[in-house]
Amino acid sequence: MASVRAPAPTSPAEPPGGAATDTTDGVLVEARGITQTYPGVTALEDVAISIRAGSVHVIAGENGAGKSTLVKILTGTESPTRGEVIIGGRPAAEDPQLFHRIGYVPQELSLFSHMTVAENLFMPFEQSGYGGALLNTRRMQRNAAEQLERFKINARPEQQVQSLSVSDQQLLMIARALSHRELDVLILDEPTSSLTASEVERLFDLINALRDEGKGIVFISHKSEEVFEMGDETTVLRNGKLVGTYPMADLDERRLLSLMAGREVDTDERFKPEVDEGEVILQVRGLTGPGFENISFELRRGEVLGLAGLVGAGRTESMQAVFGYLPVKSGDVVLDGEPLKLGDTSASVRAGLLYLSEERKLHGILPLQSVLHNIGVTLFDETARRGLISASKERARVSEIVQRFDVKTSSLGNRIMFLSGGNQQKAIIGRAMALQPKVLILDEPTRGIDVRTKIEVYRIITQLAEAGVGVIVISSEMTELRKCSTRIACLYAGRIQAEFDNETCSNEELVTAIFGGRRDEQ
Ligand SMILES: Nc1ncnc2c1ncn2[C@@H]1O[C@H](COP(=O)(O)OP(=O)(O)OP(=O)(O)O)[C@@H](O)[C@H]1O
Repeated sequence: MASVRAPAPTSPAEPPGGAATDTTDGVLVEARGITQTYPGVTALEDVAISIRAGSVHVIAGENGAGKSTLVKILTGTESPTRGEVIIGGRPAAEDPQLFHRIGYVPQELSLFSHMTVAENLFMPFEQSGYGGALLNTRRMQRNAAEQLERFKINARPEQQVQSLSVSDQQLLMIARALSHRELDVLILDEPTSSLTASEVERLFDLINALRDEGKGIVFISHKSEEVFEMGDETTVLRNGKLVGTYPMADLDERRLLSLMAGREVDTDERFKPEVDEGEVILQVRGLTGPGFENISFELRRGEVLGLAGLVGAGRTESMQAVFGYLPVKSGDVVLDGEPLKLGDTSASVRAGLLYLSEERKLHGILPLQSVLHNIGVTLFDETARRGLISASKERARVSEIVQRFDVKTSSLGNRIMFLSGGNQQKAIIGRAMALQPKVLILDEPTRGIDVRTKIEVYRIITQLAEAGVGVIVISSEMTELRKCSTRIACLYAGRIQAEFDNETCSNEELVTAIFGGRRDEQ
């Protein structure tokens, strides 16, 4: 297999003020010898990357490998400790305006939800030319309509952003990045994490069109299928170091994962709790509320119930209602034989029911506080005596959790906001597990988590089930549900459409139910 280093450097010498955005060999942006250190961490060490015109360049690496740090340097958000970024053949350090040619679309939606589509597209107005004494609303709306047409976004210029679907908002963020200025390179960080399969297709059509226009696209994703579908070449990082840059055609999934991990990774493993199902631990009866209707099911100790369905099928809403985060109109929940007080999340936690949201923001993470404090706070009952926390006990327990969940942090005292996204997620899961719940609901538990850690999470889910916990997993990834569930319930339009034994059902049966079909219609 051809293992190539980062593509050859371009000539840095462009005439001053020259508008060349492309160099002879098609390299639009290049980073050379990049080292980035933070207190106690070397996030990148001597890394190089070249982004070419008309190419989708994947940056691959496990959680904490340095992908986001490299992106921050390519976009000029951070200056590297050592090394340089060359844009259009010129050192960007000498002319920071060059960074305007690089657009970045973050993973999380970052639009002004109470403002209109047109306003979101063209803010800040001074920069986009719509500002001045009077806001030129008519002209702005006309141009917004053109952008909406170009990017095939289902929205009107005067519509409030909050009423748009997630995928339309995602495309709007890309349109916004591209409508301000002439971009050479667009960086997309996990752009598909909240999209359904057909929405992903729409996004990929747009990326392909941009590639055909000669843009350079940087694509970050933990989903192998997407990386192989979209990527032309990939730069692999491991522990902040450059492993190499490879044409995608020279790789397969196994090879890419082993380059990322530094060793072979077994992705075929299936997980099944080695335990007989116990008594019923959770009963949900006729639960009806906003976005879901007549949800009824039972969960036994030792069982992993997967919830499949399209975005909007009511999985998250119904489970948040079970947990007490959303209101219900009717129905009841019985936990371990006792009726659960609905609409009261504290009562649920006290009773042993935990829900881990896909939105990290909802987890009550304290970003400015240390990893020690963020995890330690939930261990109070274990580590305190007569209201006083034993610092050594707390530290020992937290460090055990950090090790077990492979949370990469320079120290326990490190602020949790400085951890990579995936490592924050692992810390959150570890913290929840430490509470020893009776029933644990995990909503998209491996979003943003690398493949090797995903396997670790499945193993932990299995161990929890074996220890007698009832586990519910909501996931948009069918392979994930098939890997770790004992039973799968498919929701469609707010109702449970069908339930299957994971051992005996087929993918076709599951997909039919997810799309609202019935078994006898197949
Ligand atoms: N501002 C910072 N201060 C301290 N450490 C940091 C800071 N930013 C990043 N790091 C550390 O640098 C390393 C690389 O993090 P980075 O976010 O680039 O990883 P990543 O590959 O994007 O991971 P993920 O897939 O989890 O998003 C991690 O160990 C992280 O904790």
